[in-house]
Amino acid sequence: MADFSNSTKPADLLLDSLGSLGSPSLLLDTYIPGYSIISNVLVNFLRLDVSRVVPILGAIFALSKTWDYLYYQIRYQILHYLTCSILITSELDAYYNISRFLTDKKNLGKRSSDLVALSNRRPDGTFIDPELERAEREPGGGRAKGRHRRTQEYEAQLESYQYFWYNGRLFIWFRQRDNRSNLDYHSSRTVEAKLYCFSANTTPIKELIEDSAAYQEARNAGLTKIYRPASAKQRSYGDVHWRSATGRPSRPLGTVIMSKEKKNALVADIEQYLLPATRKWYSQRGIPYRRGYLFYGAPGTGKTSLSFALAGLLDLSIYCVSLAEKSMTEEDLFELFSQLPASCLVLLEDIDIAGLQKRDDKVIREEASEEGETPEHKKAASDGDSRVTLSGLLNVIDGVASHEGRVLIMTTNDIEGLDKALLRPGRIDVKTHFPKSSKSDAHDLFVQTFMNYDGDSIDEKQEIPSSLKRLAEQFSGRIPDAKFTPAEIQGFLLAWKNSEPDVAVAKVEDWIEGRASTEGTAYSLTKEK
Ligand SMILES: Nc1ncnc2c1ncn2[C@@H]1O[C@H](COP(=O)(O)OP(=O)(O)OP(=O)(O)O)[C@@H](O)[C@H]1O
Repeated sequence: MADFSNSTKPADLLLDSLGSLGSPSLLLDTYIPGYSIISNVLVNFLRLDVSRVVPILGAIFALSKTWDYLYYQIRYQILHYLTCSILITSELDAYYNISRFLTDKKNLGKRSSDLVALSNRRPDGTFIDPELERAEREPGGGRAKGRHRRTQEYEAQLESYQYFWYNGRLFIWFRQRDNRSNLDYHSSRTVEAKLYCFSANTTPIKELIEDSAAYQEARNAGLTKIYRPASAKQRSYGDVHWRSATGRPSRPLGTVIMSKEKKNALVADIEQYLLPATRKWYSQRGIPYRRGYLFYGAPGTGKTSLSFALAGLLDLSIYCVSLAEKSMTEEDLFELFSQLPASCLVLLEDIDIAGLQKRDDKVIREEASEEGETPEHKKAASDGDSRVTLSGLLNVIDGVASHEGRVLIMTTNDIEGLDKALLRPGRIDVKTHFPKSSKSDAHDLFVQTFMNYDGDSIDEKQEIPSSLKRLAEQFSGRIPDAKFTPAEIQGFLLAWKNSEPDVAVAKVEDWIEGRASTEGTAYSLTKEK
């Protein structure tokens, strides 16, 4: 029988060879003060010879480093020589299209073992609710009553390689922090992604990009895509761009209550302007191809609502920017306008707040000349609301940054305060007044609130039951003409939307009385003492 008791084990051999290089404990004592004392204590009390363990740990460490290096090198060489790639930064729609496509079609967000929970807030602060969005998309979609839990969405963490097959080819999706940007690590705008494909050219990647765009387009059917400027913080870092929020269900034009002639004339004018023949007509005559609309009226009369409805009707994305936002500078505005796509609807809100009101012009001019400033800068500063001057805004509207082919809608609550330079044709071609509600508007708002429409959206052709018609007449008969805005009347009606319509009719007089004492406040369900 063979005796193995004296045979040399591989570990002993390794230790012997390492030992021959010099005493490990002497060496380690240099780097770890007190090493020999600890080692002696462990040997005496636990019978554990540290000098044998340390070299093994060292060898494991060296092996893992070598493996890491080889793995990195092999991956680099494979990616370099066997794949083609396209770099896509998160400022581009393509980035969102692909992310969505891969999450939905390839389940990438679920497959990875290192996930990050996605924020369910849109850039505009509203919540993304995938379940609600799905319900809104499905005909007759709705959800069960009661408390509803939002579905949490996930995606793979940055700097992980995600592999998937598409059209018979192997692809890799890799995202990392965009090193050009100084923004927060988790900011969704700081990412650059690389899409690799094992192929001889980039055609399969371009096909995937196009397929994901088509997929997104189909998902967005019936939705209006809304863009808003990047946050003040991002802009202060020089990262000035439009942020896209997920599309919102397009607002049917019929839901905006206003004079039908006015609404139809506006729609016809914009549709005419967007015709290819009109573009040609402008270009033949050397006239800049653009058209500006001014919506003016009290707050809550439907200026923003109509702009969104028009964007939905004309299938245009809407780019919203408000001059009331104090951090918005002229440079930001100029940069944002220069990034507008060829065809879109731009909603420039609250232009009266932009330091453009002429009411104190004389005083401002005098003060400015005393202090050696330009009147416009002095004026913007004096209003304390905006850093955009009149000349800055005019430059944006018709200067280098103006984009031909877009529909520009400006809104204001104070047309009297606007400078004539801004109101001239070429800058503002069509002015539309949004008055407070007439009796007829109040009637329509009442019907809209209490009518049970068949299908998903309001159908103006649907017959109104005679009982509802009668109640709407009683209601509108009690509403004084041009006293309340549609938003105010809607606010009152919403409080009673789950009751019978006659309750709203019964309560309206109290409400009107109450309005006299609580001007400008929200409607209260209970009588305030
Ligand atoms: N003409 C209208 N028809 C239907 N709803 C309206 C109308 N006007 C206002 N509303 C309702 O009132 C709310 C506020 O409307 P909206 O934001 O369009 O007003 P606005 O004129 O743009 O106000 P602001 O000047 O403050 O921006 C919305 O919920 C909208 O549905």
